[in-house]
Amino acid sequence: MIVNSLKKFCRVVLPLCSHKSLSTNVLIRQTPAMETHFIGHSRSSSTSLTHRKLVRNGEEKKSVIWLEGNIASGKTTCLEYFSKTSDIEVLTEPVSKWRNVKGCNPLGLMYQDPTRWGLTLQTYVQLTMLDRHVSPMSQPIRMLERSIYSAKYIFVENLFKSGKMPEVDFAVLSEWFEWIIKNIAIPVDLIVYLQTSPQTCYERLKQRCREEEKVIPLEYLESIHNLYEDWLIHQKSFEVPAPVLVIPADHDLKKMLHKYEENREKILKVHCS
Ligand SMILES: Nc1ncnc2c1ncn2[C@@H]1O[C@H](COP(=O)(O)OP(=O)(O)O)[C@@H](O)[C@H]1O
Ligand SMILES: O=c1ccn([C@H]2C[C@H](O)[C@@H](COP(=O)(O)O)O2)c(=O)[nH]1
Repeated sequence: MIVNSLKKFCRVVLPLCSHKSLSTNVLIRQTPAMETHFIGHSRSSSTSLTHRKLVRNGEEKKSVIWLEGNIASGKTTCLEYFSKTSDIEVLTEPVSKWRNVKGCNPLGLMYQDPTRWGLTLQTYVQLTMLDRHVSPMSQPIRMLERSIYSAKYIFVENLFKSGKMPEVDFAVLSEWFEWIIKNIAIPVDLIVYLQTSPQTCYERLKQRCREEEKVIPLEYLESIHNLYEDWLIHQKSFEVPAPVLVIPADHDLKKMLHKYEENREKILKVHCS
């Protein structure tokens, strides 16, 4: 019955979108260490729904950029900076929902007991991120904090690989995820990866002091970091659905704002290409 409802949903949503695949090959441009660089888009995926431009009613072309990075790497701060630009809409992660769904706090529960609550949190993350991905765009360019892909390839994977998610929970989440990406258009034109050291994130996490995250050890951030590096830098774990722009992000705030400005054209060029 759920599958039927989703199929019905797709019949409604999908006609709003058309997909355009890019015929790009893997391209890694070598640059000096710590410089911003592009990593080309690998089309190793089995799905034909990768790298697409959202075209509504055949009219205006819209572009979608995902901002990816470790916990407390500075994604929200970066989005805040770009939110001041006209023509860009910024969608942050729905963390407030993850902390409060009908009075319950799945994020907090997951950190307290990942084996019991990992599936609950990640099911809700998957739903709320999907809602973000298919929501109508109000501007020509959308910058989205993380994605349904990183929820699965980074966070679910981490829970499972670290032995904190039972095999059956992982199997159910994986089937849901595979069904979604096969049947629902998830637009993306560019992935911007804020590349930080786990140590930097650890310090920023402590400084931010989110109640639920007080239990996070450095090792957790190291695992998330390694999964991100394997996915977006080495491109050896999972499908990468768009080219990746890597921005080293260990610098202080002033230098980071400068770097965002330096990269503005590269990021926004995606809309003209
Ligand atoms: N370049 C930076 N240098 C130092 N602190 C930063 C920098 N960027 C962000 N912060 C701080 O680090 C914390 C986490 O940043 P945030 O943007 O919320 O990260 P994320 O959204 O990736 O979790 C916040 O307290 C923020 O003010
Ligand atoms: O799929 C997910 C996505 C995020 N989380 C956790 C990680 C953090 O504690 C918060 C929000 O992340 P930020 O990097 O601070 O935006 O949500 C998760 O557990 N699973």
